[in-house]
Amino acid sequence: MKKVLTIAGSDSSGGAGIQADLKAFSAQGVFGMSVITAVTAQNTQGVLAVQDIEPEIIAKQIEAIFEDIEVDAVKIGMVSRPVTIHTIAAKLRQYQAVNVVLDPVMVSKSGYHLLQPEAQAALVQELLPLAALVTPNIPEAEVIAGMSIHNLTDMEEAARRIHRLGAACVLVKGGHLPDDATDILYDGSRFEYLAAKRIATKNTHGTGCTLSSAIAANMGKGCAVTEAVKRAKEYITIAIEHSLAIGKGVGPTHHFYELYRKAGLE
Ligand SMILES: Nc1ncnc2c1ncn2[C@@H]1O[C@H](COP(=O)(O)OP(=O)(O)OP(=O)(O)O)[C@@H](O)[C@H]1O
Ligand SMILES: Cc1ncc(CO)c(N)n1
Repeated sequence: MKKVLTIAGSDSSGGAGIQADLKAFSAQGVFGMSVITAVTAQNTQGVLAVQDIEPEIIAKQIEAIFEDIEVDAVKIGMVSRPVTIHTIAAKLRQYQAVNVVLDPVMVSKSGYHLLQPEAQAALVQELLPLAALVTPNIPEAEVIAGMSIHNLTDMEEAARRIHRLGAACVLVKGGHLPDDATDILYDGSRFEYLAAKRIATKNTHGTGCTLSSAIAANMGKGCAVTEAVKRAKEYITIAIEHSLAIGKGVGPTHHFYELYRKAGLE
């Protein structure tokens, strides 16, 4: 069985972060492992509080895994602050981690800063160059590329700029635009459009976490980036179609192995 690691924050409500990542890994049939960077007190309505984990413990979690187990892919999510980023980057370089998928989580759907604004530069300088793929949503792509994005042409330009900053491949996600949910993948030479009809639901908590984890799982299973992204896009679309009206706010996506199997994506 392939072994895939998530380095991310805990979401107490189970819809995003580490919890979503591990559920997506299981649905993809890979063995999930986790390094927790921060504990959030969070539900479908918002983030109440965050406790960052000390860098020594983050480093030890990474060491514990890599000294013992072969890691087939790594997904990085919430990284909170500069010291967390330095620690993760140093350890991933030390262990020469492969198939690194970076979800540059910045602000939660409810508006909470999961990445301190002063950590944006460190994320770009230290984590982007380690990434086989980076998966910004529109607001994240705007920050990293330093431009505003209103349409698909802007998304392509942002992807070009983010590639120039050091990420091998870039997936700019269109979930935040009003039209169809079209994501654009750029590998430094060509663009691939991944289109899906927009599903009319408010329950999209953790969509970005789920997508990046599904991509990492498929890369861990040996898929090239384009194939991994295509499979993960089908998975997230099914997971949103079957999303759950749990809680009073933005409910989570549904990770159900049966759905995945029925769709022939096993
Ligand atoms: N209503 C929707 N219908 C279909 N697909 C959607 C919808 N909303 C988002 N998506 C898709 O879900 C994936 C995640 O995109 P999105 O832009 O929502 O990520 P995100 O903002 O990083 O998510 P989050 O911060 O909640 O984890 C993308 O493939 C996007 O196209
Ligand atoms: C812990 C955590 N990571 C990522 C996100 C982004 O969806 C979130 N809401 N919470």
